[in-house]
Amino acid sequence: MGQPLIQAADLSQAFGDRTIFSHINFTIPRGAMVSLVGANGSGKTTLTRILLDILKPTSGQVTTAGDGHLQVGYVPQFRNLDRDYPLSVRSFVQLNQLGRPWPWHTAAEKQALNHVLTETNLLKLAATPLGMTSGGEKQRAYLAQALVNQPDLLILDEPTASLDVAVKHELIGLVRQLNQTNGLTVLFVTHDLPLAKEFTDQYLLLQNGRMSTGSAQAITDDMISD
Ligand SMILES: Nc1ncnc2c1ncn2[C@@H]1O[C@H](COP(=O)(O)OP(=O)(O)OP(=O)(O)O)[C@@H](O)[C@H]1O
Repeated sequence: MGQPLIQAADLSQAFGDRTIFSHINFTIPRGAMVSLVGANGSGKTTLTRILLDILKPTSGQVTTAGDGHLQVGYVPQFRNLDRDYPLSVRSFVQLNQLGRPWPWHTAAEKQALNHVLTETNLLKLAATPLGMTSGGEKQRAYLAQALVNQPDLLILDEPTASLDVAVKHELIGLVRQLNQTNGLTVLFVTHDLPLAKEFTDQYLLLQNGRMSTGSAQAITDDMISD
């Protein structure tokens, strides 16, 4: 595993007089696949918002490698789309790439788009309206959209909630494969401990306002029970 991609030092977050977490420290190494776990309300989304630079922490610092401008990809929780959602899978993925519509893109952009569609097994579905695809295919399209800008960090925000077991495995297995072959750094926010144990290297556990960390295999159910 590589040098730290992200280092959080002495991070605290409060809303009014309510402390969510205080003085937490953690590192996300470059090339690691890390799961962020914790009970409902423990602060996982709050911490994710800080890492996405949407929320300024009450105190403490997040330091990122390089020039500090981290490119982050984000895959949200699965929500179904209407069957008449009009964009094709290709156009949906492209939304995050260009800010201008097909076909006015360069050869390099087209190649990057095709590459990401291939990596996520979506090439055959590229012209299919996204609304007509299955739940697992929709999540792969969100994954492809997050990857098309070649992020330094991919955040998966409970992306498997409400997907069946086989589809969960397929999605996170695919992310794990990209992590191992391309060195993609991943933060997987989840309640699904069996999945986290199977597919990640280490965990970050938020509990009672504190953070602990260890190997993914060492997480136990009672560590995150409410
Ligand atoms: N902007 C805000 N103002 C006030 N309270 C907030 C705000 N954002 C989050 N909270 C509170 O902070 C606590 C942590 O919320 P957060 O959504 O980060 O938890 P979580 O671990 O992601 O929960 P879940 O697993 O249920 O998604 C909750 O009690 C929530 O109500």
